[in-house]
Amino acid sequence: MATVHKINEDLVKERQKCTFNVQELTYLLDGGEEVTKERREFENILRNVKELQDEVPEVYLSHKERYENAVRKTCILQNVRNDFEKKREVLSPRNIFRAGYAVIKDVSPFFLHNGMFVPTIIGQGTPEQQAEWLPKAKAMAIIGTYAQTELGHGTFIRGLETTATYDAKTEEFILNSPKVTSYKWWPGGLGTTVNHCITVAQLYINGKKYGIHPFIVQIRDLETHKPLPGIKVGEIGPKMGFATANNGFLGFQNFRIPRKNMLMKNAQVLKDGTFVKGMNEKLTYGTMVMVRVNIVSDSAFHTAMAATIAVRYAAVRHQSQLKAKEPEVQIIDYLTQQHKLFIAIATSHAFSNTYTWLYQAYLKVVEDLGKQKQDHLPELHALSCCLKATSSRDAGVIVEQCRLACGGHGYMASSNLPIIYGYTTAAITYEGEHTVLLLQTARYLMKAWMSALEGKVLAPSVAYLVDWLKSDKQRWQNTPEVIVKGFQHVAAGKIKDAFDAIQKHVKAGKDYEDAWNLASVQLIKASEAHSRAILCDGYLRETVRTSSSVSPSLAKVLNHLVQLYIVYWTLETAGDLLVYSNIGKDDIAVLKEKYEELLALIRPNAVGLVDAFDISDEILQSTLGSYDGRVYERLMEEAMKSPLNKEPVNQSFHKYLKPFIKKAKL
Ligand SMILES: CCCCCCCCCC/C=C\CCC/C=C/C(=O)SCCNC(=O)CCNC(=O)[C@H](O)C(C)(C)COP(=O)(O)OP(=O)(O)OC[C@H]1O[C@@H](n2cnc3c(N)ncnc32)[C@H](O)[C@@H]1OP(=O)(O)O
Ligand SMILES: Cc1cc2nc3c(=O)[nH]c(=O)nc-3n(C[C@H](O)[C@H](O)[C@H](O)COP(=O)(O)OP(=O)(O)OC[C@H]3O[C@@H](n4cnc5c(N)ncnc54)[C@H](O)[C@@H]3O)c2cc1C
Repeated sequence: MATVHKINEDLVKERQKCTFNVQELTYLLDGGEEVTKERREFENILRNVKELQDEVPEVYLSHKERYENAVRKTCILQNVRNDFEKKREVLSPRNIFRAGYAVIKDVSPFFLHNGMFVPTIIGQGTPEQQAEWLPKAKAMAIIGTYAQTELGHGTFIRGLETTATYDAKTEEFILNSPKVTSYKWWPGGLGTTVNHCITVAQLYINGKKYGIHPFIVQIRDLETHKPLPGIKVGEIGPKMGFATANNGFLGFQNFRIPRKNMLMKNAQVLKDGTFVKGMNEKLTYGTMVMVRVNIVSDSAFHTAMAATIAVRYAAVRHQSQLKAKEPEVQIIDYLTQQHKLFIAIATSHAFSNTYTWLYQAYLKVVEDLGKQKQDHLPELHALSCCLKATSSRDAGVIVEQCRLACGGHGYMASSNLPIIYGYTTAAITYEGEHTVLLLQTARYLMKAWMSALEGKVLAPSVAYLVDWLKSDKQRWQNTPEVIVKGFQHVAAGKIKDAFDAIQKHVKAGKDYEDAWNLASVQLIKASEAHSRAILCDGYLRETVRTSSSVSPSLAKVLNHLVQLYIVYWTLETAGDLLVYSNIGKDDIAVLKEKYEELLALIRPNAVGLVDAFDISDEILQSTLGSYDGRVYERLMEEAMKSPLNKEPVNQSFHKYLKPFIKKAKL
């Protein structure tokens, strides 16, 4: 039986101070009591699967062993999941996503299968293609990934070089990778795990190019797992993080696939080679939109993980004295520490709330597309781009801030903060590089500004541009609602400035494209300001909405958090607000005090707030962040697992050190 340890006394006291019902907040964050119960039940089952316990911490395994262990455990996880789903409802995607962290210490080599392969078949396949591929894919009789990026191109996907040339005689496509830069590079699981992939390739029919399209390609034999003739595939090697994601490369040499393997929900190639255009060629990019929306939720979770570790550690850790002769204080009582950590909690809430409405907007667009309506697609694309960019970037900063807030111990692998940082920071690049996505949103904002000038009605997320043009700037008040308006004024002002900068360059004789490039620093700043306005506005609206349905004590804490988020960003961007809104120096001075008051109000609830994220010790995998707060004992226990501590004298002493020392003595 597992030993039950006493909970650290500081944490006990912190939990007694909490002014709200932690369970109530957990249910709210999960989306309902039933979801929490399902999640806990599944996590509990996993906790008791002996084969999932690592004998040796993964960090001591070789690259190859680590990968093999990840495959072994993912297969067990999938079997446990299948058994669970046979008896009950299908697990919610967020619950399976979270549970995965308890099993795979880093990123699963199967991650892209459910994350992009299956969704692309659903989003891009015809009903017949779905009937053929989905049952096999869902049962994992075939395992796939999403192979789009190449060595030479990741961002500019119209420039992809893999070719799919239609041969009407045999009704096949012939896949080729003409140059080294045409090799697929990066897809998760491609290295040595998957047997299928969605390959995005340039379509050629009778020598004419028809742009990029998705194809389902079997790349390995289902029995032997050997690459099929004409396929060159392998793993790309170690990276900054993503140690077990098994990212791979893939090249084709005259590799033939049947015509039916082109996913044809949008565009089609008929038997005779006739190309039938889809409603909108950008629908081929649909899976990326879905993943970008999901990244907002992933960012919320990664931020919550880091906040949980750093807040619990800050409650347990005592260092230095505030006053002479008094005991050393809990580091959480330093205001600077609260400044580093409470924004982490609020940021996770901001992203969760944003994801809630963004996901609904995504579902609405999918529903509309089913009815051949695409009016809201450009707005969704613009929102998903800037919110993916901002949430992943903020999450990266916050995770690193939490690591730094843990001092030296935050640098230990056993704190788990380095691994969390590894996969959080990757999201800034994958699924559309940060700057590139901000520029996509800027493109939409420039059009929106033009429409606003022409007096047109704008989509809801940019409607503030019309208000800004119509009205005088509102008299400043330090209320959340007026501050949000202030963020909209900053966004509107920066959008106008970027627009004017482009016009100025065009008037000076530049091409529009060159003018765009010359104004692009201003464009990304406009896009960032728009993101911040959207995040603050959405977070405030969602909090007001939920506050009426929760207990008054919880509503009060949620209100403190949203205010903290808004005031924090007001102070961070005070310079912009001074330029573009009616805020005055005195208002900023008042808000500085307000910020300190909010830190004090949140202080007694800090541990309760991170407990409410309800992230189990198995998922956190952190010596610093466990529920019981046995920080020092765990650090020592983990250190003792080092293979270097398994023998009193390491052989290198006899081989190298002893002769070296002897020589030095002579
Ligand atoms: C179990 C353990 C768990 C542990 C887990 C831990 C980690 C968890 C997370 C892991 C998750 C996932 C793993 C990683 C997976 C990564 C996968 C990838 O990265 S896949 C590859 C992604 N690639 C990209 O995102 C490429 C980015 N580039 C593009 O999207 C485009 O090239 C783009 C948009 C930059 C430019 O495209 P293009 O040149 O064609 O367009 P234009 O700029 O000319 O614009 C034309 C026009 O089209 C509109 N447009 C563009 N895109 C879209 C779209 N998607 N939808 C709708 N409309 C779009 C654009 O706005 C323009 O409109 P216009 O009206 O003309 O202005
Ligand atoms: C961990 C990880 C997992 C991944 N998994 C997958 C996967 O499963 N499947 C897959 O297909 N791909 C995957 N990718 C690839 C990923 O999608 C690309 O790396 C990403 O889209 C960025 O493209 P790039 O590498 O070509 O960057 P580049 O575009 O070369 O970026 C380099 C620099 O150029 C700048 N730049 C480029 N274009 C412009 C522009 N138009 N304007 C201004 N600046 C510009 C960028 O801002 C950046 O600073 C993964 C990547 C990572 C890191």
